[in-house]
Amino acid sequence: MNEPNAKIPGLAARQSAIRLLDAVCRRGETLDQAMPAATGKLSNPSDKSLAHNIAANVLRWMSALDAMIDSATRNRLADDAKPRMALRIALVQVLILETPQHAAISTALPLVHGGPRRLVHGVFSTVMRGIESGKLKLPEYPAIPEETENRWMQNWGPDIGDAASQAWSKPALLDLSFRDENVGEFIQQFEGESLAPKHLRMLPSVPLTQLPGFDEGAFWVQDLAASIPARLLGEGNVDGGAKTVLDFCAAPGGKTMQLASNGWKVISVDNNAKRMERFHDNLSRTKLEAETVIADLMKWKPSEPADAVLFDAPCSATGIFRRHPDVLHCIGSRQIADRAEVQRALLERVAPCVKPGGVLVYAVCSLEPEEGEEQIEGLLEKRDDFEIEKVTSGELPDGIEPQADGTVRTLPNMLAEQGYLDGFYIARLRRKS
Ligand SMILES: C[S@@+](CC[C@H](N)C(=O)[O-])C[C@H]1O[C@@H](n2cnc3c(N)ncnc32)[C@H](O)[C@@H]1O
Repeated sequence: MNEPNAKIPGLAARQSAIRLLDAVCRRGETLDQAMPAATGKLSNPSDKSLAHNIAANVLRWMSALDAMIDSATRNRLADDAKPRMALRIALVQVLILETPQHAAISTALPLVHGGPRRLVHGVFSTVMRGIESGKLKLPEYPAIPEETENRWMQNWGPDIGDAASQAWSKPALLDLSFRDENVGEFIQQFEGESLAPKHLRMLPSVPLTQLPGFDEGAFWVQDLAASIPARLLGEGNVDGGAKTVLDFCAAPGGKTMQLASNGWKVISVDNNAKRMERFHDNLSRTKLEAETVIADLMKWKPSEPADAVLFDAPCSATGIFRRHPDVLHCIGSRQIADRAEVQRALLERVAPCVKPGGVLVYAVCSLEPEEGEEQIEGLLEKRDDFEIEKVTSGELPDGIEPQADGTVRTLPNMLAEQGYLDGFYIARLRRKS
């Protein structure tokens, strides 16, 4: 049976957007987790990307949109009420995505039924009048949700809130990691900037797959901060032979590809079969080699300790909030404590996989010290056979300095002029011989 509204152009994408928001705000799922179920009925990829774009921008601009909605209602709508969701979706399209008003409201009204439809129409019109008269205005930058902003300011200082808001207001630039050293020809072609060896940062202009060199596997997408952990292991080739590295929590393979292209013999382990499919696609496109294992690191161990281990631990992912605005709506202190517990347990299993004299690089894309600094402090308290091997400035991309203890912490206020970077904590440890 046809749905009564099935013929309204663009409605299906908005229905998917409201499902995505429901999954994030009510069920605590990430946008990526929610995409298959929420957009499964959309056959057109551009509708899927519109649904994602609407939901991501609602999550980014939520507090400003809500302030406008609240200014136009006598009785405050519940945070997860459908009329509020429909209004957020309509308003973000007009204010951020430059959708014409009539298209935004005609596709928002069918998202609610009965009396609330009149309410949505009334609030939308009042807000639009407020904007036209200059009484209502979107702030210059989206606000970081209060709980997160307070936590970050406590941990990283008072300036971090504003810097994070500014970083959040613009789509992240595209960072590419290259298989080979000769990035020069691409810098000109892509009008990009290189901030480290084998790196290029550019404004995304065409779909990634249409960039020259993509089919040949010359590069892959990887935030500059995410490329630091593998950089700290250097070259894998010594005296004509390749050293072995265990890449733990490896899918979809960004760090494995760096390591393999730097001459390491890589054994990559991850427990997510779906992400490992993407990993295998990446390897075959870039023609790089690695041995892959689908296994849970709480159970699996290698036949012998390796020269190096790169452990990119599963984490809250609050450091990648620019491209994943959902994380700031689903991660709070309880989730951070849960992730920290998992990291502690995994680190205990990972450490013995480094051979004496070998190196362990620990990384998390998190802005929470419980998942970064405190994990390494905890490991060093438990194991006196490991010590920090200090990172030097020369090993890091331009504009990033190591911390006093020789570990690396990237923050949302770094590289502002060049377009910012993700929040990571990275430590390099050596196991004593
Ligand atoms: C931060 S992501 C890895 C990104 C990857 N290193 C890269 O550079 O492309 C964390 C990964 O940890 C994996 N993971 C989580 N728990 C795991 C476990 N117990 N055993 C193995 N892998 C696990 C997840 O499937 C996920 O792919």
